Amino acid sequence: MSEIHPNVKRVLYSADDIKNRVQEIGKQITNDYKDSKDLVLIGILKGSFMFMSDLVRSINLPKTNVTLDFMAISSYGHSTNSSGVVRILMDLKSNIEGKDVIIVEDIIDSGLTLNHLVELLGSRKPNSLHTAVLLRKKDGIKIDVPCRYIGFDIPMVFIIGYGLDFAENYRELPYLGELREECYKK
Ligand SMILES: O=P(O)(O)OC[C@H]1O[C@H](OP(=O)(O)OP(=O)(O)O)[C@H](O)[C@@H]1O
Ligand code: HPA
Repeated sequence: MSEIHPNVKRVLYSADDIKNRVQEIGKQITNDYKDSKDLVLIGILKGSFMFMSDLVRSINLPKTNVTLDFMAISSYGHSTNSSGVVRILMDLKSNIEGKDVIIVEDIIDSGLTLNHLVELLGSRKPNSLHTAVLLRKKDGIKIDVPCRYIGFDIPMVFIIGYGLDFAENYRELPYLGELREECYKK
C-alpha cells in the first residue's frame, strides 16, 4: 500500500477491501437487473465519483441496457455537519420516467441528503428507484432512508478518501480513512 497521509488517524478500508466489496455489489446488481432494459445509474457528485466508476465496471449487463447520469449537490459545504439543506448544483441531463434507477452515493451520515434525493427523483416517475451507498453511519441517521446496496457500516468518525473530502481535500486517497480530529476541531 502507498504511504498513509499524515492527517489519517487509521485506515478503515484499504483499496483492496473496497475493490472486493464493490465487485460484490456489482454482482448483486447484475443479478437483480438482468431483466431490466433501461437501467440508469445516477452518480451524486462529487463524493461518489470513484465508487460510481468502479461500480459501473463491476456490473455485467448488456451495454445498451445501462446508462449513466450525474447530479451535483451540496449539503456540507466546508463543515463536518450536514446543513440539512440540499442544494442542487447540476441536475440530470436525462428523463428518468419509466426507467429503473439506482442512486449511487458515497455516504449516508444523517440521511438528509439521500432522503431528499429519493423524494425528488421519485417524483419524476421512474419505474423503480433504489439506492447504492458505499458507507453508512448507522448511529448518525436522522431519517430512515431505504438502502438496497450498502458497502460498509461504519462508526461515527469523519471519513476521507476514495472520493470523500474534507473541505475539498483528500478525495484522491485510494483508501477510506478516518480524518484526525485535530484537523477539523479547534
Ligand atoms: O447523510 P448526510 O448527512 O446528508 O450526508 C451525506 C452527504 O454529504 C456528502 O456530500 P457533500 O455535501 O459533502 O458534497 P460532496 O459529495 O461534493 O462531497 C455526501 O457525498 C453525501 O451526499
Ligand atoms: O464522514 C464523512 N466524510 C466526508 N463527507 C461526509 N459527508 C457526510 N459524512 C461525511
